[in-house]
Amino acid sequence: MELAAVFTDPFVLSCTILCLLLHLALRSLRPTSASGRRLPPGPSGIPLLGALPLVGPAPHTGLAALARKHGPVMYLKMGTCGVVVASSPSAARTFLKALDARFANRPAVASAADITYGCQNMVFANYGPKWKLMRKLASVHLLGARAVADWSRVRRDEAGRAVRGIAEAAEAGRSVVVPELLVCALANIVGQITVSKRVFDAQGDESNSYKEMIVSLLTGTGLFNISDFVPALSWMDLQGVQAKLRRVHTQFDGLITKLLAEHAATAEDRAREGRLDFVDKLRASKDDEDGETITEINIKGLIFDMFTAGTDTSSIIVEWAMAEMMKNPSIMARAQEEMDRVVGRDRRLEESDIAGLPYLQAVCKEAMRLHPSTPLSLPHFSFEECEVDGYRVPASTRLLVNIWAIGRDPDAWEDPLEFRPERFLSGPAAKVDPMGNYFELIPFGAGRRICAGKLAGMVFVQYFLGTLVHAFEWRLPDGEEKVDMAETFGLALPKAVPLRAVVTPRLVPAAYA
Ligand code: HEM
Repeated sequence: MELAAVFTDPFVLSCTILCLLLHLALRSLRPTSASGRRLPPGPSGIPLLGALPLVGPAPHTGLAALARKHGPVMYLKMGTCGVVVASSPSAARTFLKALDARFANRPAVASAADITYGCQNMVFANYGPKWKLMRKLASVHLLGARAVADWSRVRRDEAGRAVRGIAEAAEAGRSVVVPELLVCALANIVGQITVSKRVFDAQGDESNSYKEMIVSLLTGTGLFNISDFVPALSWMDLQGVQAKLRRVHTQFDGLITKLLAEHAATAEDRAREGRLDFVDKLRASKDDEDGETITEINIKGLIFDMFTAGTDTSSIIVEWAMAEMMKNPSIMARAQEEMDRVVGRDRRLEESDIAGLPYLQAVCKEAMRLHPSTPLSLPHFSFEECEVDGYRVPASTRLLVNIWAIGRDPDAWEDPLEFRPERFLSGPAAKVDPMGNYFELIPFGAGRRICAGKLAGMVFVQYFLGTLVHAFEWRLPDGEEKVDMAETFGLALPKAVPLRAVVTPRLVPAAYA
């Protein structure tokens, strides 16, 4: 028989498919033991998919339930991939501190590669010289403490525009949709500091469709996509996730390409006026002493990171904090009373006021504890085999840190399900900050892959939440009695129903000018 005929022969084809399925099924069963040490405890799976179906549509809650049964360090076989899940502060400390270097990679995930120019960005880059250079340049020119302080004027300006827009809505008797106005403001900040461009003139259809793009990207990449766990089946794209992500990516790439073309056309003006933005600075310092360099694709990848990782994440936390405060009016009143005392009602809140507002800071921490914007963080991937609590964790294992479960761990938090900012004012939690040093509260992750934008994220959340709560009274629209607190799972964890509210100004009229 000729070779071509062999592959079209129905019998040979059926046998090949059967062998492939059998091979996948065997690989997906939980390996028992090897090299004398056992794998960490975890559920057994079913052939082919392993434990994937046990995780359910909201993996952060599904994995938390499994961890209650199997323990805070749990090993699952999902499809053909080994996954270890850390679900307690001490398990997170083990993986993100003691074993940080070994788990510093990202897994090769088809759905991420599709939208990140083949992982040429910082968020999905493997741990190595290119990632280090991107991270260093982003820190020096955009996200480090000095850089974040340098662009406070941009944040002040966008917060002012947001406040004016809300005041106009109030005057016209219109309600406002909190996440829409926040994402519009944050995207405009990111646009200005990266490519000197406000991306949306005002909140409206254009900014709302941008938000939809980000939501689709975060939802799509966060989904437990069968193709990512059984790569041999990825060509079938069984859930249609990749096709959708590729469509949204084409749209997003169109936006970035347009921004970069406009940016190139105005480069000389910026150089003459000495007002260089992130992309200008990246191009001027793109090579390191070891010969590593940032390409134009990396620049696109970094812009993509800043818009996706930098907008919805912060806005989700502010929205949840507002929702919790509207649900608990005494918390809203206490925050407003603190701001009236420290800031007064004659002007808007400034970033420099935040240091004197401990209750506002506590509200932000409490929102990050109960509603972390990336509940399973981002996946890490191990370089080599290691030992954890006497168990063997093989090389090439994916690590998921269940930040959501850790924030609700009853061994770490008293009354963990209650929204109680006071817990951060006195007692054991008073010293806890969310910047990666206290493993019971790690909304930004921890270790060397900790969120590169944690300082910016913290300022966004505190400043925008403070500004909105100080400048307006917030209530639900007529006819709505309860704040809907349901979540939608993706890579991020937004409210299922966007928070809509009716507002009344509470400062002197000049503060809204
Ligand atoms: C409150 C807001 C934010 C939260 C809760 C948050 C959370 C996170 C988390 C959990 C990670 C993964 C950490 C890990 O892999 O262990 C991450 C990574 C990242 N975040 Fe954020 N983030 C926020 C805001 C921002 C902002 C404002 C930016 C940039 C403008 C940003 C840029 C990034 C980047 C570039 C990474 C990838 C870092 C790397 O892989 O080396 N984030 N973030």
